Amino acid sequence: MSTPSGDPAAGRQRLAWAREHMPVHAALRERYAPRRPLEGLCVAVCSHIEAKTGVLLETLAAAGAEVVFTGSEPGSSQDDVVAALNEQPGICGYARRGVSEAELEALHLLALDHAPALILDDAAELTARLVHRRPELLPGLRGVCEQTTTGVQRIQAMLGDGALRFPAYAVNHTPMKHEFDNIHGTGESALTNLMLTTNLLLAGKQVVVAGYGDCGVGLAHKARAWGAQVTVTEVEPRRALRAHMNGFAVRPMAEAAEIGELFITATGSRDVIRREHFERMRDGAVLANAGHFNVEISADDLAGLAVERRQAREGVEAFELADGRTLHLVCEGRLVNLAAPTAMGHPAEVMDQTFGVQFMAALHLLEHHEALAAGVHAVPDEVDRRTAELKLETLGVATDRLTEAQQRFRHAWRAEEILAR
Ligand SMILES: NC(=O)c1ccc[n+]([C@@H]2O[C@H](COP(=O)([O-])OP(=O)(O)OC[C@H]3O[C@@H](n4cnc5c(N)ncnc54)[C@H](O)[C@@H]3O)[C@@H](O)[C@H]2O)c1
Repeated sequence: MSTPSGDPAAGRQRLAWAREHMPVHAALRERYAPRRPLEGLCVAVCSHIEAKTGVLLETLAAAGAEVVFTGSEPGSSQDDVVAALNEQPGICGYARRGVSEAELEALHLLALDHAPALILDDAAELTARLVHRRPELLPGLRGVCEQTTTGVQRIQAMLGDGALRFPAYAVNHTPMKHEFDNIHGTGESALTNLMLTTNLLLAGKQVVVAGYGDCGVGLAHKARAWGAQVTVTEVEPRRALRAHMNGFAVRPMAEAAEIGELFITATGSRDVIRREHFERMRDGAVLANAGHFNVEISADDLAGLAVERRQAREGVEAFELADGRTLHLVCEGRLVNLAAPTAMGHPAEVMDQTFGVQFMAALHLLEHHEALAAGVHAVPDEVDRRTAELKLETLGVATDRLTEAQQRFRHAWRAEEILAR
């Protein structure tokens, strides 16, 4: 199962393009290849194994790590890239596009056979697998860096359950990650892949975005920028208020269901669109998901309502209902920006900084793991800030610096100190 079936030449080409557009990683390789701070350590990366992830693996290998990779989701890895990565010294891994959940678990267990000292994870897939299925490896695990909202929640759930024995950095929560990757990366890539997969027009469409967190913000604002009329659904009052004051219609899904032509879920929850909503939808409605798991749109409920199912086009399944309406589910409700037939995931530039801060957090965690208690920790701000400085440098963007007087002013509180010249 681990044998790659992809074309390594095509994978090498994709890697080269990503590398060209990931200058933070070029700078990191230049800085850390001579020092090799990860020498002798096995680092496992569980993510969507495509070209940008490949560049992170190359940077880790250049810094001396023995890198093992595996996919974090059944439909999101690219076989060509997997094949090209498996040719590289210091990197090996187990991932394939379109595996079943059982096969995904088997691939994860193969990666865990390498007994990683550090896991860089997506949705805590490999971490949960290690804790649950291979607890004998826990003593060798120095820590985990988690890059998604769902994964941080899952690790926090492990902590609540008393199952967490190592420190984990919530890389998702760094500004360098969630303020760019979730908003711009998901916003742009989910919409582009959805429109390519359906070959429909966004301008003028009634679009419903479920969840106004970081991903939902990106999706809602970018859909509006393309001319869509956007309704937001929420369960959290402040997020709902934020959407309202940003000019979106906010409605419960039961009402939005009657209006929407295109639905995109980004909640990290389950059954956000379910039977009672499908029953009210317009004929021809299109349903897609940008959240991590394919449970946000209840495919079971949809299947239960359908009298007939057929492939409408590649990546789109049509469900014909008894009353004659047809609803369309994109990519089985999997992450539309990663599982769609044309999907390439997030743009390279944004992953340059997501994986840049993952890499910097990993170095920091390894250096400080003995001092960190088992638990979920914020990545120190200076790590995030240094990554931002590096990104700005590669963009050729300069900023101002605080003068000495401005620095004193920030720490002053007495009136005479504040007013002193
Ligand atoms: N597609 C991608 O490439 C990509 C990238 C980053 C994150 N993600 C995933 O997207 C999901 C959302 O991430 P985020 O960073 O926006 O999370 P977030 O926690 O910032 O936002 C989620 C929002 O959904 C709302 N919500 C929860 N249940 C809801 C429901 N039933 N109906 C309506 N709203 C509901 C929450 O109140 C919250 O405001 C997660 O699963 C995350 O892992 C995907």
